[in-house]
Amino acid sequence: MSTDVRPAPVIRLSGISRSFGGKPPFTALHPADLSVRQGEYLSVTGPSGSGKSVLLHLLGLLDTPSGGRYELDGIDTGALGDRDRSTLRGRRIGFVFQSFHLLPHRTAEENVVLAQVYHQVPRARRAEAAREALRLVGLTHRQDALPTTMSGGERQRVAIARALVNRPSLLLCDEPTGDLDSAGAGAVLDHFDELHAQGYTLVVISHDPAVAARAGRRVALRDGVLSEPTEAIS
Ligand SMILES: Nc1ncnc2c1ncn2[C@@H]1O[C@H](COP(=O)(O)OP(=O)(O)OP(=O)(O)O)[C@@H](O)[C@H]1O
Repeated sequence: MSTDVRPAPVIRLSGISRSFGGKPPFTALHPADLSVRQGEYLSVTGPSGSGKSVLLHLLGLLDTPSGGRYELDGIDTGALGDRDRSTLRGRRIGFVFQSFHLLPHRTAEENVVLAQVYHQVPRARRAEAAREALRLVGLTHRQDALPTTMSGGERQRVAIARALVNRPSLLLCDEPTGDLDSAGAGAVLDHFDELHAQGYTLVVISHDPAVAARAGRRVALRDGVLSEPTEAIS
């Protein structure tokens, strides 16, 4: 009988790697192992060209590895066809990108409603769920506003609400504060703290050590090699 009572891993990478053909071939990610448990807040940092985007694309099921195994919520993603990978991505992963990718002529609420179209949520429930997600990121008072009238920090919080509304297992964030001033970045990072406190699993990829430092657990990439400090940095 297993005695491990910790939450199950949301992400389990075993020897995952990514190489690109060419002359000569190039290994952008050397075989890496990583487990991220439910409720963890992990940052991945590293300088330009270290492999952050390559890892993000693999974690987000936007790319397939050259070797190794990736289990998401215990599902072996390597065994899935394109369609099942897309379904898994849509159901289990919420993405937050550097540039918010909101529809400019739709209100905040409509942007979040539209994210539910492929999730078989009854129409009547979508607006309610959108408002609840916007409440979670402190934007109830801006739910009828157009993104063009919002600050960068507010727009990113709408994007976070959109990523959350389908209750993903994993929130995958790519340089989420890269386009924000320090106040906007601070507000977004405060919301990540809150989501973490509520039990969400967050992976934040950033070249900015100050952003990475907010996470409870940090791993680093350098020249395609993933490593984790053995002692927590205080
Ligand atoms: N499709 C590709 N073909 C060949 N090489 C690639 C490909 N995609 C990425 N690379 C290489 O892999 C390495 C890692 O790239 P990656 O985009 O992951 O870096 P990064 O850490 O995200 O950098 P930045 O912070 O500048 O965005 C780089 O040397 C890049 O040139």
